[in-house]
Amino acid sequence: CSLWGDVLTTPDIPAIAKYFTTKGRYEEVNPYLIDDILAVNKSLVKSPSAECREIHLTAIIRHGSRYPTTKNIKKMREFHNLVVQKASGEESWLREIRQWKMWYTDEMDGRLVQKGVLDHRNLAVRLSKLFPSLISKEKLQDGHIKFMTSSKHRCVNSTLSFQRGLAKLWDIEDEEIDYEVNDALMRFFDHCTRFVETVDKNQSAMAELDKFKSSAEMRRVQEKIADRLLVPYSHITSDMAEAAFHLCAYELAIKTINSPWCQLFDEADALVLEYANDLKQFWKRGYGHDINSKSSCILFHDVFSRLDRAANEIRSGSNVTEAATIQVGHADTLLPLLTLLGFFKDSVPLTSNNYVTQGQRAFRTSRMMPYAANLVLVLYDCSGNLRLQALLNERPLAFPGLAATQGGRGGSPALPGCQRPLRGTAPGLRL
Ligand SMILES: O=P(O)(O)O[C@H]1[C@H](OP(=O)(O)O)[C@@H](OP(=O)(O)O)[C@H](O)[C@@H](O)[C@H]1OP(=O)(O)O
Repeated sequence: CSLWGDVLTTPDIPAIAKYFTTKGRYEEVNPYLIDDILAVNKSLVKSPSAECREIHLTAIIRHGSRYPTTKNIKKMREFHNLVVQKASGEESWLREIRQWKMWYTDEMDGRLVQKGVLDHRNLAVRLSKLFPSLISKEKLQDGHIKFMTSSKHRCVNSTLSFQRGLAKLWDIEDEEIDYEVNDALMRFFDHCTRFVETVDKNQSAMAELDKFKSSAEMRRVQEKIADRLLVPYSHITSDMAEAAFHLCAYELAIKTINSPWCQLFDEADALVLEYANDLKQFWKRGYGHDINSKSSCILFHDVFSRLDRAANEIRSGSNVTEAATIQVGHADTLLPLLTLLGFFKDSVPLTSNNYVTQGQRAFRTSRMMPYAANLVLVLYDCSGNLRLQALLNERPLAFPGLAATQGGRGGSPALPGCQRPLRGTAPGLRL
């Protein structure tokens, strides 16, 4: 059982679950959590050296598991109707699909589900175990842990769940814990005119994804699904193939069910659909267009100015005002920031015609960006020298881009692509 009394069973998980990209569970990225949702691997998260002590932590966290957006619910409903009305065949999984009831409604529209509440409650407990001097009852009650969130329901409720996880862990009852709603930072992509005009609202910016949706690889997936359902090839578009994939992914993420929808895919099909979503994320949130990462400069400056402030407080011999900052956003918040910092960059961009050679790509959202994905930046004071460590989903991450620009020896982070110089970034900060 988890702290909350939920009986955690080891579910029968579809083999293709590791290809669910941004619709994937956190447990698929860290499978040891399936047996113990509160397990942490402290050996992975050790301080740079013995004389170092952690002085500040910023965690930028994607919301927990959620319902499909209305856009996708409509497509899932269309596909379900197609199968019920047109599919023939007597396989047991097909009979189960025919008996399956469409329970998703438009009003769900991406809202947080109960599993998403647990994602954040349990993540809060694990981070407090990993960083007990920063995420502690005293720091929380002294107001030294700050919370910030996107205004979206899934993010506000994830923030409340994270806070509830700490309150329950420390038997803190009936205490309101504050949080700040700040879309300028957590939804910066809505506020960057150049991104909105040149990418978000410009279909040609997604040309590579559109071309892949008409590729031989995608066509083969569509034909195989049609063959399994015994329906005409013309009925299974790339959108319908994606909707089927979503039905399988959401039944696992929300209900921990290996649903009959998953029988429509083999591993080869899942790899193609995974690549299609990675193309979406690469060109809309990643390295595809410079403005994608540059739009996150406002968040980069917010994070590093806080590290700056903590460093100066330590240097002046005073206590650090903010021990920890918990910022809850979207995949669309984290992916541009990870790109800005140079993480998961491949030597060759992802395009519609190099699926075959991108099989070992670094930019793979199934491993980077599940529900509750989290980038944690920890600042250490090592006898007067400052060290910064990064973790993604509770695993260490080496700074590629920034350290490289400092001759690989660390130092104040160069501004990876942001215009406004950072005021005196923590001199001597080693990455
Ligand atoms: O395909 P959907 O509608 O689910 O896309 C969502 C985004 O979900 P994701 O692509 O990341 O799985 C959603 O990101 P999230 O982190 O909030 O889940 C985003 O907020 C929403 O606007 C949709 O993105 P899109 O780019 O507008 O399709």
